[in-house]
Amino acid sequence: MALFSRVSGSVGLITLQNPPVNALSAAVRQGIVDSVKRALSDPEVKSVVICGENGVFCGGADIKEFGGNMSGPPLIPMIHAIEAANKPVVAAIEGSALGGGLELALGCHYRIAHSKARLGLPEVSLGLLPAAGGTQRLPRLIGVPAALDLITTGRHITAAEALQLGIVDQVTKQSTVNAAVNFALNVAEKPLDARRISTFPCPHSSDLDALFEEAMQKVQKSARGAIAPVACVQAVRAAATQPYNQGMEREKELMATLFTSGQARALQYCFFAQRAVGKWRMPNGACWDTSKPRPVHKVAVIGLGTMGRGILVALAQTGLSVVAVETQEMQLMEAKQAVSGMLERGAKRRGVVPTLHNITYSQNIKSVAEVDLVIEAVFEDMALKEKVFQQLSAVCKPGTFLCTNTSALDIDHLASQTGNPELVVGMHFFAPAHVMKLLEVVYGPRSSPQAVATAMHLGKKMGKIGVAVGNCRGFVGNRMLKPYIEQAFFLLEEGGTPEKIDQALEEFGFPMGVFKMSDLSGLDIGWRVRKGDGLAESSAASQQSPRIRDGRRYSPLGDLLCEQGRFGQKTGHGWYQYDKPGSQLARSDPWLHSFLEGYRAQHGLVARRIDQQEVLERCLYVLINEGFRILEDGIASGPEDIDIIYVFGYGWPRHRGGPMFYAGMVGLAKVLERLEHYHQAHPDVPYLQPCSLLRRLVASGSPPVNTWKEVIKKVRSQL
Ligand SMILES: CC(C)(COP(=O)(O)OP(=O)(O)OC[C@H]1O[C@@H](n2cnc3c(N)ncnc32)[C@H](O)[C@@H]1OP(=O)(O)O)[C@@H](O)C(=O)NCCC(=O)NCCSC(=O)C[C@@H](O)CCCCCCCCCCCCC(=O)O
Repeated sequence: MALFSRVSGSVGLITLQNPPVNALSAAVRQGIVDSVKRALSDPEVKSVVICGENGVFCGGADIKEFGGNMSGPPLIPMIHAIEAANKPVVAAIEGSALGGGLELALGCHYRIAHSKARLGLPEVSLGLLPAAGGTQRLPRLIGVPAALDLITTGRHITAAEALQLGIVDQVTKQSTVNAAVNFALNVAEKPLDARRISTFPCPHSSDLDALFEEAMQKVQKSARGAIAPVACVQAVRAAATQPYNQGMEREKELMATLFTSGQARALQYCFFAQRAVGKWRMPNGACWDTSKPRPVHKVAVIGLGTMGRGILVALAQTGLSVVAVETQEMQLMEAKQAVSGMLERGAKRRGVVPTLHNITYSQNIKSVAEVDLVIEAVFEDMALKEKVFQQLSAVCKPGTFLCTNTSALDIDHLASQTGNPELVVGMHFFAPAHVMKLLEVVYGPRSSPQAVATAMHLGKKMGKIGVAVGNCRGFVGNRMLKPYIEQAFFLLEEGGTPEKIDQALEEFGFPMGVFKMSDLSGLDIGWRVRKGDGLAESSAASQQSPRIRDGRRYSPLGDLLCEQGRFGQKTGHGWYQYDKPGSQLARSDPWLHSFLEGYRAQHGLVARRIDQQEVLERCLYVLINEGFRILEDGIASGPEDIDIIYVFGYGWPRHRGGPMFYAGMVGLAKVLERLEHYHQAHPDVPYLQPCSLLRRLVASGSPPVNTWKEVIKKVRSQL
């Protein structure tokens, strides 16, 4: 809805009312159309102000409407009517003016913004383009290079930057509506011809072709197969080279292609999934709206290796007071220097003062006695973590939450080392912890809902997207990664190369393939885990066939590389070779290829040609299959949790929506059929055996991903 009122005698005030972000739903559009008509026909009204209720101008088109039949007045003629009005219209921008919200403001003759407002055209992140004239008006207003930047990245800008670019006419720290009303009173009789952006010529730079060529190359490189950024460049090109009306036609045509694309559906699914994971629920029914977090003022980080340092930086940046504990003096000094550098560089980038004074460094674990929450980030070794948890339980004040940063270890076992297991949860950060957005908050059977709520709340404060998941080996992300990596190893045995397998995955949209990722994170990590599980035994010591463990197919390839000291980037050799230890540029390694040939010959394996489709089907469907098992086991409460974990923690291309959404796009019946096919060909690989939840979903007609939770509930109630 939109409310019309007359203020200060002659100003018509139109207030958008659609909480929480005043999205332009059909009712809001109808309200604006009616209010504008009323304002223009009322002789007492000399000028108009458009604002939003509750301190938010407008979050853009109502994304929820995109999934159904769109009704109500369309946006474009509505904005044209505002621009064509013969009375000045002023946008009063508070909170956000995003997407269609900014396009509405660009149709107004003047824009006044509050200093804390954020503006932007983020449609590209929803797989769309600004299709209510944004691609045609913005370049006319601020020039092609700046418009290309905003439209292809979708970034939100501050009011100060908007003023500098010329998007807004004035920034105020006072009441924006009052400022806009005063402004409207002053401009009431002024001519409007020079204020209609659609009539502006597009400012021309010297070499347009080179400019667009460069922009296209840039988006194609960073988009990794996403089509919206490319369409954004094409639409802005139309603004720069064609009259406004023809540009609008081009904008419409490009939007029509994007609007119905699978990528737009995937990206919009991600938008809502990202918000859905904040509404967590535990199997016992405890959930986000009934479990309140406890206030946390002081936090401790134990262990200042790579992960501990990243966590410490992320915590210090929230402004919280942090105690950092490292028992080794040398390591403590090094960490202190590294963390200060990270904080100083981060502050410089963000134009703020570094928060160094928030941190107290100590070698003594007793210095955490008064903190509200501890994040333990020592080396990934159960015996060591057990000891630390016993100490923490003894020294911390009653009620302190004890969190462990582990990527796979048993949370419940660690909880059992303490006097209050209900206060223990996992906080699984991803490296580098001050950069990566994902946080798995892992609850054990004894974790209290308040502990989960507090960890989720702290994660949010640290700028993380927290996903609450149950306790199992590898939690969600790493549990699904295991069969994915296993398939990649098997494909190498059967004739694949790291280059070809990585290429298939990178063309799918991952920033790096499985072998480059393994080189980056270090082959020794998996080796240590496999040794701990009794899988990676040296062939001489082993009683069993090197390619079978417990009757299942096993590939010792990773172990054999580690035995040669090839741990990846850090040693200069892994699945690829690097110029020197620590270098990042992966080069094909002839040694590895002849090693693979020798390995196949030794085990009587005949190399065959493996195509891209097989790589994708085997690596991705087996990962998806494990995702279904995780849902069946109740470790994740819905497919959105898994998808957000993969998009934000594992580089799954966002425009493919996450593994579970992707399975729905491919077709669950097809995923099932291909898994059955591969399981028949490899009966000794249990991960390829289709999960019963997948079978049930297919049997119940492959319902859409947003209804799976219901099916899962039914399956559970039948058990
Ligand atoms: C605004 C925010 C920055 C606020 O952040 P904050 O953290 O405060 O809050 P939340 O993010 O948690 O959000 C709270 C709540 O609100 C919901 N929500 C937010 N924004 C929207 C929205 N735009 N629509 C609907 N719902 C929204 C959110 O889901 C939360 O709900 P919950 O239930 O969880 O509480 C932040 O929210 C934000 O960034 N929002 C998104 C901003 C954005 O991306 N805007 C752009 C939207 S797209 C757009 O505007 C398109 C326009 O350019 C033009 C459209 C023209 C349409 C024409 C269609 C033509 C189709 C032609 C095709 C023809 C094909 C054929 O031939 O058939």
